[in-house]
Amino acid sequence: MRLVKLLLRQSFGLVVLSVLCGLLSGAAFAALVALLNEALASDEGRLGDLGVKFVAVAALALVTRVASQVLLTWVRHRALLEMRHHLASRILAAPLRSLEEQGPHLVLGALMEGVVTAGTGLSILPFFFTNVIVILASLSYLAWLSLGALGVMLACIVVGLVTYWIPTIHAMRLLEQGRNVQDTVFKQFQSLVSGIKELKLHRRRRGAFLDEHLVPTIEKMQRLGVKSQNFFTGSSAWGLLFFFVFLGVLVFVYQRWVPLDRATLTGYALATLYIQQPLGAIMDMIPVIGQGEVAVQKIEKLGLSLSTERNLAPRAEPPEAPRAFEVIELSKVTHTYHRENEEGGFTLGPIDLTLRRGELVFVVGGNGSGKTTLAKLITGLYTPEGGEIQLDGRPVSDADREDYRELFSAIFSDFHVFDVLLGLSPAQRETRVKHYLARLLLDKKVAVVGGALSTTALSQGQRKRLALLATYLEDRPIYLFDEWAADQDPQFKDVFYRELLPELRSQGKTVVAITHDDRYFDLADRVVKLEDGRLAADATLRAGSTPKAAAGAPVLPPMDQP
Ligand SMILES: Nc1ncnc2c1ncn2[C@@H]1O[C@H](COP(=O)(O)OP(=O)(O)OP(=O)(O)O)[C@@H](O)[C@H]1O
Repeated sequence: MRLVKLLLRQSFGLVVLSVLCGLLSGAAFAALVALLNEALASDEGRLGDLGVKFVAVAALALVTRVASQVLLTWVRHRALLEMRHHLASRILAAPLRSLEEQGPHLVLGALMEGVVTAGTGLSILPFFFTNVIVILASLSYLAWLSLGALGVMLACIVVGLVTYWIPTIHAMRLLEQGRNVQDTVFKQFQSLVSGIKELKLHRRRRGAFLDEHLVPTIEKMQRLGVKSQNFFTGSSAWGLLFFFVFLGVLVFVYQRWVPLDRATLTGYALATLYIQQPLGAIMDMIPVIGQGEVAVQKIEKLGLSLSTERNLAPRAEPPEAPRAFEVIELSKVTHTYHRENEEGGFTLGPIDLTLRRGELVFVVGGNGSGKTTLAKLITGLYTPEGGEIQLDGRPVSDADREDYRELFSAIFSDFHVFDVLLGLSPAQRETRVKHYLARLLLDKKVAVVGGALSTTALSQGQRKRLALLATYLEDRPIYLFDEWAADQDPQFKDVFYRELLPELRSQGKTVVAITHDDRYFDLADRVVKLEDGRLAADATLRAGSTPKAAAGAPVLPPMDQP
């Protein structure tokens, strides 16, 4: 069981301690039953003695039960904290492509709902074991009272367990189906939030979204939830009833052949009824543990283990200054988006491309020609499926891909602006931020207070300028912009192409800009053109830049031609 392994790996010491406390508490409660039974059968002279013992054992039962519960609460909260931390680390360490394939709804679902469900299942596991031990202790007491009667009880338990497990297994399957439907619900909630404008503007679309998509899925999830819970409830009631069946068999049938004395019978009745409480708890816990198990399985299916190895912590001392470089060479690099329907797939490459220090390279091409995919390969966000990337003559391996990515500052079209300037020293922030805010015409809109941006609630074009500010502060050797100027007004577009990009180049930076703005193409050192995932042209436009022409690729047409 994955949940048990996870629990033992995560908080072994605490679990052992809480099981011990639970065990002591269970033994103390069982001893209370035995003491009561003894008191009922003994004469008045022993009652005082037994009373003192009763109070002492009751105090022990109370203290150990509270201790076990407190430890369980601690285990639960620690489990949640560690799982969230490690899952976030795993997400950061997972290949971008595999996260894209899963979709954000599954990743978010795992972080929010999955972790809570797994954590709840995890935290009650020690309690589950404690109750199992209490039941075993009670059974030992019953064995001491009468072995023959215990044999009858065990036979009843075997029948009870078999008849209990058949519906329980079915209920677990329903739970799993319910979790799968829940993923679809998450996806639809995501569409609800991201598509709120489109839904608000169109009554029929809104109605269809709600009535034909969201509500049927929620109803399906609800049906599966109710059905599985009903199976659990039914099998749990059956499991509990079985102890009465046993008592009935003992009193009305077994006794006829093997007569038992009154003390043994009372002991059996008391202990059997006492067992109902831990047994009831176990029955209630099984669905919760089942849900936890399903959640862990789902998270692991995402390729994101919940195990809490500590090897994912970020390096304590990341290199302060990014490395310099002279040349990056892509040779025969390919990437394919695999689809279930193979005909719909897309392959970029094989691409041969060289980027040198201090070059301003424009990447152009029609929609869907593969520019963004190429950018993700160049920056190391995607690992090439075929071919290799060389940095200053050395192939970039999996081991140094992380360091390789540190060479780049990039703004993709689905960029994100963090409201805190992360990963920059106060000196880097304070001395340069004001300058760049003014340069990007944002100083009247945004200020930096204690390392945080005063606002990110800006227009799309302004938010892109903020993203540019962050890349300036990073001061990396290579800048990659994916249609950065698309949302800028004509004046600032001009500033971007005619001032900012040449300035970066004059500082020795390499700039790769994906663009459709053909009026500025002549400003680039080189223009690289993609068509259907292939390099169609790699043209040098300015002296001093010496790229290799792509094998067999035609030179770009003059810039005034479409
Ligand atoms: N996450 C993805 N999963 C599957 N296929 C994808 C994915 N991203 C892109 N594609 C496919 O890869 C092809 C190239 O996409 P890419 O985004 O690289 O093109 P692009 O040249 O940047 O386009 P645009 O100019 O529209 O931004 C597209 O035809 C698209 O169908």
